[in-house]
Amino acid sequence: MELIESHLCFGGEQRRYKHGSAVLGCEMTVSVFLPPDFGSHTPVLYWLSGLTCTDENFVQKAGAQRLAAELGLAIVAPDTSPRGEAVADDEGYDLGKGAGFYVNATQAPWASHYRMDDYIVKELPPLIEALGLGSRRGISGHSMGGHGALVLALRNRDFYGSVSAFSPISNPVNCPWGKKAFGAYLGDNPADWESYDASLLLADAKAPWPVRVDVGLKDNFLEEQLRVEALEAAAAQSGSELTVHRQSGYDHSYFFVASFMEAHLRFHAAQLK
Ligand SMILES: N[C@@H](CCC(=O)N[C@@H](CS)C(=O)NCC(=O)O)C(=O)O
Repeated sequence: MELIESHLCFGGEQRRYKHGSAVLGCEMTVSVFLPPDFGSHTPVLYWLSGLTCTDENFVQKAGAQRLAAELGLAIVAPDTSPRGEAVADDEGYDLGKGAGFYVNATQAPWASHYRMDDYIVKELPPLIEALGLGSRRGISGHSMGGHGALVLALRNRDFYGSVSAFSPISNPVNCPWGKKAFGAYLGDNPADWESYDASLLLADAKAPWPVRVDVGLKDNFLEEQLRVEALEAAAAQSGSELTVHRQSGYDHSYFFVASFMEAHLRFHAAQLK
């Protein structure tokens, strides 16, 4: 990985790297916050952003660095899709570049580059841990990235030691964003979408860790797109420990994310100790 930016921040370092991704077949950028005195004892929280984001939205808007420095937590914020001239795109903001949905696409024209599942779970962690960090990993994210965090953790239960989500798309097989993206990336048969649906995965087997979710009650996407009640029903079915915090008056923005970042960082730090 080639270091392209580094800024001292609360005694830690906010870095940005670029690297060639064999999995995605393009060059990627990734932002990494390193706490002071990081080393093999330092756990790593992966943060997955939502629709229209790059690796920089979280870094600039979530306000996570002060507490991450204090807690000794590294935070990795990847980009949300493959990038570059050769990568397929769509006019809509909810498909293509900036909207990779953290799945491995099987359908043309997406399948050749859109392998965000393998990128986040297989390709990125060894590159990150080679910076001198530990292999205790948590995962969190917002909206499409909240969905990504839940799904990737539920599909890789031993790989992640903690999971949380802000405003997650909780039941994509039953919402417009999910149907559009899964139809494009995974094909027309909804049966092929099920292994990437957080609610179906959570209903199927008890989660090995407690799951924390926060949603804003003034989130415009809450009812039609997020469907957190499906996640709660799924947790009840499998006996999983899920806490959904419904935050009165908050919307879908990073102002909401920033407001509850402290609770999520403390939640992850406690479990990754
Ligand atoms: N149509 C809206 C929807 C996209 C949206 O709300 N994106 C969220 C994630 S789903 C976000 O984090 N936007 C970037 C930001 O607020 O920095 C837009 O283009 O802003």
